[in-house]
Amino acid sequence: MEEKWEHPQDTEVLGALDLGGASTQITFQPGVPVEDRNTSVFFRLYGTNYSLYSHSYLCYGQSQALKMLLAALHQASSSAQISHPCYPQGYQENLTVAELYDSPCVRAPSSASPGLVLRVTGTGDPAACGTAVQRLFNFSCGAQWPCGFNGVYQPPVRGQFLAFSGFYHSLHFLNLTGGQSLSLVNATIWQICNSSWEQVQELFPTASRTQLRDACTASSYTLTLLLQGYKFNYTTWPNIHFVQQVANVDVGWTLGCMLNLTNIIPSEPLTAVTELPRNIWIAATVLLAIMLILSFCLLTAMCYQRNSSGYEQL
Ligand SMILES: O=c1ccn([C@@H]2O[C@H](COP(=O)(O)OP(=O)(O)O)[C@@H](O)[C@H]2O)c(=O)[nH]1
Repeated sequence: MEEKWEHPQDTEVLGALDLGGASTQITFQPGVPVEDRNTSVFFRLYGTNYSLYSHSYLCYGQSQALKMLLAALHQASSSAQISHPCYPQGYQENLTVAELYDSPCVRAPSSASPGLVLRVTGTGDPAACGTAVQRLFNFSCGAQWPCGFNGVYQPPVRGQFLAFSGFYHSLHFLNLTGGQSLSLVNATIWQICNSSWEQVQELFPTASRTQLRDACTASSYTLTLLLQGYKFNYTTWPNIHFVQQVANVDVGWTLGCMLNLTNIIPSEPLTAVTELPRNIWIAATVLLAIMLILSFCLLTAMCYQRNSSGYEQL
């Protein structure tokens, strides 16, 4: 791809895992025909046809998922005090009902008054955090087997994947984007989720308050989404490559959109539009100028002749 805009023969097609703020996307070349037309994508890119599986889950982006989690905890608490098992123990913050229910991904209970101030307290409980995160998903497939989650058809993941955006940021913060084993990733997330507010501040002295607050929630959510949502396991985990950039270019949906758009520009230069050699161009310009001067002289002479013959008649 770096020099020639074409797909080299016999090269593997990489899958893409994108975790945005509002939605998450999975795209890969499955080993079986895609059974559900809503999730199959056919397209032609630089002379090669691709048949892919792709699905986007709205509201399952990192920011919205964290908001859904907080809303679920609020609704379970039935008071203005919310215990958050994924926030570090001892962390506290206040937010209003209006701030919590400010997006279509979270529906406010009819009884909630927008101005009510909610007090959120972290309890730093990894097991309870894992359970609360899993409750955001419906893992039963129903008729759509095999599935990802929420009953959406998904063939088993296949091949190598690039995981970027929120997937990268949430694990990079914990230094887990360098090909670490799944057991180490699990253990590190458990450790951060078990930490107190003072401990996380000491561990990451330069991190922002929001980064420290969300480190456990974001990484737990990432892991649950990859393992139970997209159905990666101990065998396929090493196939996920967490990246921010490829060849010094940020990877994300904007790059994909740009590649798809440049796809409509022909890769070969048009043969009909050819450049004139410099000397021919100069000769043609001089010839044109001479012809213009001659035409001007001829027209002037004709006008002069017509005027003088008119005077003679008079
Ligand atoms: O330096 C960054 C950039 C993004 N994110 C998080 O990664 C997720 C996806 O961010 P992005 O800007 O890619 O979202 P999109 O524009 O795709 O919705 C969001 O929840 C961000 O909070 C982050 O933690 N660090």
